[in-house]
Amino acid sequence: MDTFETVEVLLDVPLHGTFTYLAPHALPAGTRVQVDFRGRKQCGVLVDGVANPALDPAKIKPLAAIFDELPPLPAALLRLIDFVSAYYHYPKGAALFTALPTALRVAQAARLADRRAWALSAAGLADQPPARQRARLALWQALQDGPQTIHDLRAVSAQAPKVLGQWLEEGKAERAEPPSPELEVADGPPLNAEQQAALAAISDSFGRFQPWLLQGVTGSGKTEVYLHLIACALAAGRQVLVLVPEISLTPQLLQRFADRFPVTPIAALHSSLADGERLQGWVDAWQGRAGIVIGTRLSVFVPLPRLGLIVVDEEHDGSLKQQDGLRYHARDLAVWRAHDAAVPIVLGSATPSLETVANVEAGRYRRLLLTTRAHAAASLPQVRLVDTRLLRLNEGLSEPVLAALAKRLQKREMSLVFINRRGYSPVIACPQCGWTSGCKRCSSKLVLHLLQRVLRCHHCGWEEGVPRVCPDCGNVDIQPLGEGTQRLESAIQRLFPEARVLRIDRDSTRNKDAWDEVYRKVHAGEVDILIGTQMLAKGHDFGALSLVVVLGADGGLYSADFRAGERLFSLLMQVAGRAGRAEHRGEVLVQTQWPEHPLYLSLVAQDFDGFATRELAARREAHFPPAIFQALLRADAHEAHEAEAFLGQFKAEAAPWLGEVALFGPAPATMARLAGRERMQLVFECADRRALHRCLNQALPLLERLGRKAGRSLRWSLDVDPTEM
Ligand SMILES: Nc1ncnc2c1ncn2[C@@H]1O[C@H](COP(=O)(O)OP(=O)(O)OP(=O)(O)O)[C@@H](O)[C@H]1O
Ligand SMILES: [Zn+2]
Repeated sequence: MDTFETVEVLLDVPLHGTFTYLAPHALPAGTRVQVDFRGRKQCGVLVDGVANPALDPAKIKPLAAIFDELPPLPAALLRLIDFVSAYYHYPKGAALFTALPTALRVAQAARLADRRAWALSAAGLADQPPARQRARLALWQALQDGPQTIHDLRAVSAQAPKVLGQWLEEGKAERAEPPSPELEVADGPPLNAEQQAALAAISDSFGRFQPWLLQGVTGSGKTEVYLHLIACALAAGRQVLVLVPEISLTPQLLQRFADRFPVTPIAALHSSLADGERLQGWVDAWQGRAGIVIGTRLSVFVPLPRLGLIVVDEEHDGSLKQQDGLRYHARDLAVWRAHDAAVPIVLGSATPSLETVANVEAGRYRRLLLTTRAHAAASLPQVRLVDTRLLRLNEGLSEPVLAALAKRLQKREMSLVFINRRGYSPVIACPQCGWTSGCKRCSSKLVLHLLQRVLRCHHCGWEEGVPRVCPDCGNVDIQPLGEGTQRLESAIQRLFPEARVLRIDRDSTRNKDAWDEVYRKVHAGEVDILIGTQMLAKGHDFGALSLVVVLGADGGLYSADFRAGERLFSLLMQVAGRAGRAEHRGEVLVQTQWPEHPLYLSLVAQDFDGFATRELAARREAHFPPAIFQALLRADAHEAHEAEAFLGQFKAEAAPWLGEVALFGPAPATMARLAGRERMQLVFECADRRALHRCLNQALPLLERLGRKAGRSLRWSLDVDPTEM
């Protein structure tokens, strides 16, 4: 009889620790298995660990299945998960299963295309087909040069699949790893002096851990620097991980990579992939076949055995932080991975996060600057503030703005009117009694969508009809407040009847091909005025754009969120950066009631460093990150008092061992009601990151105990380094 051994298994459950099962023989860590857990079949992953000695050996169940269609998950991934679980104080099993593609999370063998190539066996080599069997002979000859893919063999003869199947059965053919294609790098523009200096410095750090900040103004050619670095890494036989924000993972960007590296397999991982496609890309990267992985935040977990370089583009972008479940920051994990793999990492941005700026100041990261636009003819746009306090507005647009738009129309140049809102108008309001269209389930406002004639909550999705009269006072004259993109579109069309206007926001680009159509129209010169939301701000190169008008930016100046200013500045620099990327000098007009605000003055000067220095000083003064470290304990329940009691109890019991950690709250979350649940929070703050984490470690068992004791409707979560409060 076989001797059974116990193994430790991670499961996708919100519980800390591993679970013990019996295996028929020794199995390596990383093996995927199926187990019975609480009466259900679940997928598990073996890890190193020791069984709880108190466990009754008679009660340990055997593994239900062992999946061996793939090798065990690599040690580097399990190390990363150990770190993630410890840093975010999140159960290790749940963390691992967040990192895996869906197809590997289920208790099933993974189905993968066989990407192996074909080769002749010794018997096959010795058995040359006769000349009259033309197809067979041609295939036999093609295989003399080593393994060939079925794709290439089909080009030799359409009968390739049939013939090779036969040969395989007869022992004349065998499967083999495909030959990796020779690296081919298409020409790009010659780098300018600053780009060359950046390339030289970073490529000098290949083979060791070094974080770099590549701070380059919009259009300065950061991507060109990445492409050159990637070519160096690929030439050295290494793989490259490129993380980008969701919004910039466009077909255009992917095409740029594919054009530059025409034969290198590229795994592009974005959220709209089918499970099978994501699995295939993930496995191609893991097996070393894909030279480049380019993807959104979740790609930070993709195993890369020959990792040589990591690039995080738009490193300041909010979408790199996951806001539910495992609340990780992909940029921070990427830095950890670079350290673990001893490779350089490049964080690129025109407006780096203040966290990264602080790391540069502390000497942990090194900074490289690109100060001019790469195109010889392009220069940075000229930014002007339009003081609307003194002006009469026509449909929300001031005279200087209307004149600038008219001038571009006359010169047949394209303009962009940027407004940071969605829908026809943010809210409807009653000027008589002050009623506004609030959401019944959230503390947010309902937004009017004129086309569908509904009010919709952008936070929880609640929808209702548009009232004809004010629900509070019966006034029939209720009005839309502020400017939405749809309303602006009809206003501009009315003011400039001859202009060809195109509106871009989440509503107009919901379907997949919509972006392609936008690009086609813009590049075919079929658009005079683009109207758009923040979707337009980033990453897109609209060559002929010479005027950008910014409306409604003031909302971000004074906010309860201490990061609002940083976000607004970065957004405005990005939008401004859309102007004048080619031969036309760009002009940017910002309508504001606060023209003396220092944020706007830095914007006019296109001076990120000035802004960052001032903002960092203010953060230090006010004891906000990155000067200190935060964690957020959130609790929500049907009734506010349940959440408050939970947090209050925690605070009382934690008081004796808090040490230097300060606790603030309980307080209602900014969004105090979301989807019918009341939300409260408690903020942990400490100048010493280690002390904060020691405290969180101690807090965890207490939270779990209080959580079990609390009513069923209570849910809680921890957010380490929160970016949204
Ligand atoms: N050295 C160069 N000479 C000429 N053109 C260049 C050079 N480097 C980059 N470009 C071109 O300038 C434009 C902007 O370059 P790129 O997209 O690399 O800049 P970026 O800094 O990544 O831009 P973004 O502001 O969108 O982040 C592209 O059209 C690119 O082909
Ligand atoms: Zn709502």
